Amino acid sequence: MLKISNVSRRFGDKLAVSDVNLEIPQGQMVGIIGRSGAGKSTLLRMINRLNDVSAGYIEYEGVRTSELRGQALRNWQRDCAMIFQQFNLVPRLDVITNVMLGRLNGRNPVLNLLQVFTAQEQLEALKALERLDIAQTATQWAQTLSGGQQQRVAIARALMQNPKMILADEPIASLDPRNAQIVMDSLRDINAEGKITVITNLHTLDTARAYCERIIGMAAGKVVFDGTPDELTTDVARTIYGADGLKEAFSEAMTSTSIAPLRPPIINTTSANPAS
Ligand SMILES: Nc1ncnc2c1ncn2[C@@H]1O[C@H](COP(=O)(O)OP(=O)(O)OP(=O)(O)O)[C@@H](O)[C@H]1O
Repeated sequence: MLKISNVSRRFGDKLAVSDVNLEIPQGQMVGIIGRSGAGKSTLLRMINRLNDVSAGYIEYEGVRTSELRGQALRNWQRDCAMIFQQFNLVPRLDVITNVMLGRLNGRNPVLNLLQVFTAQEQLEALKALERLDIAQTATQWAQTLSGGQQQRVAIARALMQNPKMILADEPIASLDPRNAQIVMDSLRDINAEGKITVITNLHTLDTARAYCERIIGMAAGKVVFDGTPDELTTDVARTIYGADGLKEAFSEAMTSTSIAPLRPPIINTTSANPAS
């Protein structure tokens, strides 16, 4: 269980996250939605400790992660792997080494410096790539891959951390609809197979509805909705996005991320084929 208690984060005068309270049981697939600037990224970054809380605390399995220091903090950051909109791979390293970098924390620093990985680590990295269906790219430089492939490499790297949780900050915002589907399908499968909690920020409501069992809506730093996709009515969406933001939240034309799962099969023939 991840518990977020009265958490706020201030940047100067700006209250980015305001008094948020949430309890997220292990294994949930949660989508956080809201307009740009609503505080979604800051909330995720506080869970992973890329940002510290200004007030309140965050707890995982009874441990106050918002107060961890040193190795305990690094262990926590390994437990909650983060993936980003821009993938954050090392462009001129091959894919398999990028994936193995997920294992750096907790290894001998000298081996890390020399970038020496064991045969076991190489095998695990290959398996992670296979799981994401991109093992064939293992020896290519990361920068030669498409955006969708790079995000799958980033997910494989996250899996190398053996995480208890994956925090995904707008993971599909830079992808075309077909690759967005593949990435969201991968996150959903990882969540279902491994009982790994997935918390993902998403710009559009449709994607959150299609993939997440629980949706949290944020506006101006506050949680203004917390419920199931069915409970997310147009009125609620208006509260989250504001009347003038509704079009952005729903419109497929305005964003490439308004998608549905590849499985069960969808009728639209232009988006039914998996990406290569
Ligand atoms: N490091 C920072 N320094 C100053 N202000 C910040 C910082 N990080 C975030 N903010 C501000 O906090 C508010 C919330 O930002 P945040 O990135 O969490 O929102 P978001 O909902 O994730 O938006 P987006 O979808 O655009 O990423 C914004 O007003 C932003 O400008």
